[in-house]
Amino acid sequence: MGHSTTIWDQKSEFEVIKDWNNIDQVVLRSPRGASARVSLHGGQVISWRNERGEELLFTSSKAILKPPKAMRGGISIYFPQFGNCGMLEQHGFARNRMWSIDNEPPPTPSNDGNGKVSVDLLLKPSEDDLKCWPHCFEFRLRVSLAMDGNLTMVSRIRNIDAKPFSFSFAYHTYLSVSDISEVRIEGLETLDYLDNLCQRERFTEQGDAITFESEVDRVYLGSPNIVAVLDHEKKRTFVIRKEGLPDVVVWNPWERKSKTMVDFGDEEYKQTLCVDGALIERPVNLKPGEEWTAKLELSAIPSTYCSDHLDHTGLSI
Ligand SMILES: O=P(O)(O)OC[C@H]1O[C@H](O)[C@H](O)[C@@H](O)[C@@H]1O
Repeated sequence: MGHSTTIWDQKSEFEVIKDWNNIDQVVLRSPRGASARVSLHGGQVISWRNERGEELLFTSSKAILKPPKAMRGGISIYFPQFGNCGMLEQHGFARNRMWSIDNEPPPTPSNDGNGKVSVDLLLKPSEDDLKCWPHCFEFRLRVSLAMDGNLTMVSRIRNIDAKPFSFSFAYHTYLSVSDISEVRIEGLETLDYLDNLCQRERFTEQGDAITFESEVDRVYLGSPNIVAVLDHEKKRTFVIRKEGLPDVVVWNPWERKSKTMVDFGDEEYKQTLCVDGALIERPVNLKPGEEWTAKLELSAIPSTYCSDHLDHTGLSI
């Protein structure tokens, strides 16, 4: 995959390689063998592997790996707009822009340690961005891989403009699953949701864990900070912990929609489920000089372990 450069830093160590389009990708490796890969195109996490080398995120076999569009898979950033609720391109421009590596990130309170490896990326608006979204901001994204293989993403968005601005946000996360019909989500029962398949009409979830037998495209509102995605066949549970992200988008295109997407295989809806920590219903209003922070932590653990230890009510992050 082209030439590679190893960058050493006092607190983190990562490797930068070039992809097929000559775009830099950052590779993080935990001492026990887990790894993550982040593309500077979109600041998108494009791979997350556990200690055994198993890929935990889905990437479509038909993904288009060339800018300007975001690659179909991994974890992409929706900012400053969700969907087509605004004047900007679908899901905002952040996922389609080139980010840079921030080699001297400002110190942060929740700093690494405990064997974490991390990289800090930075996005600032280009002149063209300012024409369609006239707000000066600095978006810092820290992607970290912990000793135990957990993946954490922390976003810090600072208003460096003279006037306030509002935005929506999501970590659009394509989890890799064995078979969508074997999967269920716990933690969203009884919540209200906006149904993107019914003009964003508001409904209430009826109380059971969420399972899948047709297209789903919903924004669950005011969710707890921990949500679990259980994959029975793989006996694996993804635990999603989030801070500053009240909403959760759940999306599976199912059969008919899959066939309309050029960068998605007709049958691939069976192998993935998108569960996004998000902030959509009530956009953030950020005043000049203010900073907004949101954190997402993903872990993948054996289901047997999980059902013993998961406590939706008591667990805090
Ligand atoms: O195809 P994209 O622009 O990447 O969007 C993929 C999907 O993202 C979200 O989950 C939305 O709720 C869906 O309505 C949308 O289809």
